[in-house]
Amino acid sequence: MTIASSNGSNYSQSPLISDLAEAITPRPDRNTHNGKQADLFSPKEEQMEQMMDAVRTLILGVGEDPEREGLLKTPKRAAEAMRFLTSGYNQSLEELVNGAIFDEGHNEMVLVRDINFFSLCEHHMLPFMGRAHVAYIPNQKVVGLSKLARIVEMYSRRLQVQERLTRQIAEAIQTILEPQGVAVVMEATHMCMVMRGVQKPGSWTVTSAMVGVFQEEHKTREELFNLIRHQATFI
Ligand SMILES: Nc1nc2c(ncn2[C@@H]2O[C@H](COP(=O)(O)OP(=O)(O)OP(=O)(O)O)[C@@H](O)[C@H]2O)c(=O)[nH]1
Ligand SMILES: [Zn+2]
Repeated sequence: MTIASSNGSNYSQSPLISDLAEAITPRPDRNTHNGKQADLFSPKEEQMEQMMDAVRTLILGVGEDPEREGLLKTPKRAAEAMRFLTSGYNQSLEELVNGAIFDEGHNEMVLVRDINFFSLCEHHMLPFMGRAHVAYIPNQKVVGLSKLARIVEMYSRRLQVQERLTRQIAEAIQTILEPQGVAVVMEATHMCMVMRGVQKPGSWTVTSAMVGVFQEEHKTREELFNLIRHQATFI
């Protein structure tokens, strides 16, 4: 058995096959290389201008003056921030895994616990954030541990609902490893339920996606939940 915990933060359903073609295929409109813009007049640049115009409209909409000194650079900053927060659309599973799959003959549970994530809810475009616990039982093959956290990151950096995010992570691991089982549990707090709307700070939403033995065997699920609850005392 392997357990990894990605950090010490305090942020206190079914066979899955969909969206995989999209995940595996890099976006054709990608035009950056090593993080640098390849073409100043590319469609990406036009999109950036449009996003900045949209932010100016929002500023006007809240009754502010986009020409006020403190707000002059805000459209650019906000557009860049939104680009970063949705950068998961520009990644592919294949690139992300980068061949880091190893034939170890290991068949015991692997769990990476407490992976922090930040996402945007697709209904309000407000953040939801928390931690993800990702487990699988290999079928000989294992994947580099960091890749599990990278998969969480890729799907989080999109407009999401928590249930779909949870499922997509499980599907991705199922696709790359074909393991005996995959389990993803996510705990998150949604700013659309905290800062506005029903205004319930302290509320946490827990979602899970179980595949293979995790779905079929109660004992395996129990073992997983014990490991997630267990606070490591050796670090
Ligand atoms: N299932 C699910 N619902 C979410 C998620 N993020 C936000 N929501 C919900 O999406 C719903 C949108 O409901 P609407 O009635 O269309 O929008 P609203 O008037 O802003 O709703 P309130 O948030 O209740 O004020 C709300 O109930 C949100 O809590 C998510 O990840 N999963
Ligand atoms: Zn929301």
